[in-house]
Parts: sequence; structure tokens; C-alpha cells
Amino acid sequence: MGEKSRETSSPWSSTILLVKITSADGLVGYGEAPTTLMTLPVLESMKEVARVFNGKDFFNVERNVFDFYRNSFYLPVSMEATSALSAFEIASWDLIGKQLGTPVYKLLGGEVNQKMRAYANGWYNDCVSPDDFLKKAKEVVKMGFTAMKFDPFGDNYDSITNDGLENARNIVGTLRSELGDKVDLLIEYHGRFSKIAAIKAGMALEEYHPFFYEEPLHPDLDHDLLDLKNYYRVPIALGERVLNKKIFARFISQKLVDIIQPDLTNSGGILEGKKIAAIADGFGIPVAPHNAFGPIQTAATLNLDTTITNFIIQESFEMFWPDWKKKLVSSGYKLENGYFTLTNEPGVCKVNEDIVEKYQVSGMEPFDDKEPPWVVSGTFKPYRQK
Ligand SMILES: O=C(O)[C@H](O)[C@@H](O)[C@@H](O)[C@H](O)CO
Ligand SMILES: [Mg+2]
Repeated sequence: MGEKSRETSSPWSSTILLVKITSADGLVGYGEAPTTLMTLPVLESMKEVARVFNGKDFFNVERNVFDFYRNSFYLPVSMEATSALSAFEIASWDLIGKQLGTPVYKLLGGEVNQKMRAYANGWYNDCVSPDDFLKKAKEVVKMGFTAMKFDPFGDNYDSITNDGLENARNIVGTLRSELGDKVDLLIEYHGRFSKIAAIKAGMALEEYHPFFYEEPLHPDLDHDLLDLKNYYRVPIALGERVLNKKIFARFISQKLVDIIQPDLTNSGGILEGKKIAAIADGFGIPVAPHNAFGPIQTAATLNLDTTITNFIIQESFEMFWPDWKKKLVSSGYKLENGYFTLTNEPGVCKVNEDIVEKYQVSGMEPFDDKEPPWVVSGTFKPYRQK
């Protein structure tokens, strides 16, 4: 579902992809999957997952997921397959919770965290200069957030120019000096650099003591992360493109990452998320789940966050969503003053079926050959000081 027009915060979030499964008794469960120019491929993969899940007992999440794992030869390297599977897994938990009349977190160990600290993302559309960023960052602080993530690297890709480094320093430096030390600044690299650029950019920003550097390297250069560690004094976070617990186990045990960011919609769902968090906990690594899509993803993720002792912070685009996305879920969780709480809805959350009906579309999100779909809109531009 989505809108024909481009959403302001980001092109990928103008659509979201849902799965709805119905039990033999007529109960309905919803799950969500990522989009980002993958909407139709993931939708196609959902048809394969449906062949495995159809007619199965939805309480047997572990069995059903494992059956798909066994059948899906490319699963560990296929974002389409893991995303499709994750959507069914989340929908299964929604059904289980609804059938039992309990929120999902109560089935996963219960409450550890009553409030989840959020960080804002999606707030800086069309920002290129330090002043652009500052103006919008102040609004984010006014909303009650104590942490915000942003990508200060403009259109630098693979390598970075001296101008690019200076601009990034000015943006991050301005926010640090104007917002003070109480606001956490999370630096998003969007996995766009090769090693030398990642080292230069990381060293240039460390004096502003960022909370973390996210995906500083192209995701397929993960073996170079160890080299970055020789230069960085800022923790490295990643995980939004890591597809299951076994792959997380490798990143964590090889000490390639300091904070993990599993995305429940592409790493196997809620129960796999619990296992990933447990693996991380065994190594003293905190969890900051990725959450860039819609409210079902958010509700599923918060159900996990509530139950884990190594939760650190939760991503949120929520305040910058279009109206239809804000109304899609009528209860399940709240975001107030920079913190999430659950509202103890049975299952994952309560989906507003009228909105689903009204905003159904087919096809892909908009595409712009000047700006990759993974950036926040209007930011893939150079900034030159006069
Ligand atoms: O961390 C994040 O939120 C992501 O990197 C986000 O910024 C996007 O790139 C999006 O996830 C693309 O699908
Ligand atoms: Mg990211």
C-alpha cells in the first residue's frame, strides 16, 4: 500500500508491503516487509513462503520457519526470501497473540523495558548545509527526542572529497555545538564507502563524539571492518542488511561490530530477533533495532525491545510519516516525548482495515536516477560554501 506521490522523508517509504494471514477460525494476523526498490520481488517471494505456511498450525512458528529455511536454498543470501519469511513470521505472532488474548512480548519473557528510548530519523529531507540541518534538528529536539540519526555525506559515494569531509564536519560540528552534549548524534554512512573514505570520514567526525557510526563500509566489504577498528574511537553499528542469526553470530564473534541493528522484517522476524539479541548479549553487545518502514514493523520491534536486557535505543521515522501511515495502526504502541511505550494490544498491534483498503496500490515506489532510493529525500547533493 502507499501513495503515488513521493513521500517527503524518503522515497522508499512512500510504499509499505504487508502480508495478511487468516486462521481457520477467521482470525487475522498482519506482518510487514521492506520495500526500497524491492517491493515486487519481495511480494513475489511471499507467494513461495505461502506455499510452506499454508495449512500449517500458526503456533508452530519455529517449525514453519525451519521448513522454509530447509526449502529455500538461497535464503541466507536472499533479502527477498528472508523478508517474505519475516513478514509471515510476524503475522504468525500477531495471530498467536490474538488467539491467546495477549500482547506478544508476554510470550517472549515479559517486560524488561517499560519505555524504549527512540531516536529520530527521516527528519532532514532537503538538508544540505549545516544551517539546514540545524533548523530541522532543533524541531526534532522540540518534539522531545534526545537522539537523532542523519547522513552528513551528501553525494559522496565510494570515495570522499576534501569538500565532502569539510561539509560533514561542519554539519556534525554545528549540531554538536548548538544542541549541546545531551543530544546524541548517530551518524549514518548508508554503507556507501570503501575503506579509505570510511577511515577519513570516521576520523574527521570523532571529535564530536557521535553515538555510533552506522554501516561505514559497503556491506560486502565487512572483512575491512577490523581495519577500521584501528582508526575509530566511535562504536560501529550495523545490521539492517544482515539476514539471520548465524550471520550475526559471525559478525559478533569476529568482533566486527559494536552495536547490532537487526531489522525484524528481513532477518527472520520476532523469534529470530530474540535469538539474535541473545547471541549479542553473550558478547556484551547492545541492540538498536533498525526500523525504517511502517507501523507493523515498529509494533513488532517494540514487542521484542520490551523483553531484552541489552536493548539500547530504537530507530523511529514515525513523526515524519504521512498521515495514512500514522493511521494504519490504531493501537499497539505510542511515541511520546522521544520514548515508545506499548499499549498492551493482543498480538502485535491493531491494524485499521479501512486504511489498508483505501491506500492499496500496485507497483513500485517512485524512482529518481539522480538520487538513490536509500537516502533521505533531497540530500544526495553537494554543498559548497560561498
Ligand atoms: O538506517 C536506516 O534507517 C536506513 O539505512 C534507512 O536510512 C534507509 O536507507 C532504508 O532502510 C532503506 O531501505
Ligand atoms: Mg541505516
